[in-house]
Amino acid sequence: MDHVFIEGLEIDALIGIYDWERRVRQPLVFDIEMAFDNRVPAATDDIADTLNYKAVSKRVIAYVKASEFGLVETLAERVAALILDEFGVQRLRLKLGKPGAVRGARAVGVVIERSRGEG
Ligand SMILES: Nc1nc2c(c(=O)[nH]1)N=C([C@H](O)[C@@H](O)CO)CN2
Repeated sequence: MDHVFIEGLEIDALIGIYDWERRVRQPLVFDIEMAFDNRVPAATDDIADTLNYKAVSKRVIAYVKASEFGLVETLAERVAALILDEFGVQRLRLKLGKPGAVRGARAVGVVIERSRGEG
């Protein structure tokens, strides 16, 4: 299956379970792979036939900037649902990294895979 991807999308967000984390914004990094048949836009060479990665990125940035969740799990789930619902994506893999959250680790976070119509 083909994919459209967004890699290393960095967005500052209010996220975390500790008191200090409710007062500052922290960088999050998203890697998103979205299943999409590349042959359709390749046949027409028309942006209207693509899954437009710029449009998806702009929507994710706006959502994450306005969010205030405690856990990265919650945010990852909501962003995945948003992409599946609003962009008609059938399946995706989303990695949400929180760099600097754990001393000694480059990043910590979650990786989820979700499909449209799944529980
Ligand atoms: N599985 C998770 N573990 C932790 C989370 C989280 O969102 N999911 N969050 C924290 C703190 O907010 C941490 O990032 C602060 O450094 C701890 N563990």
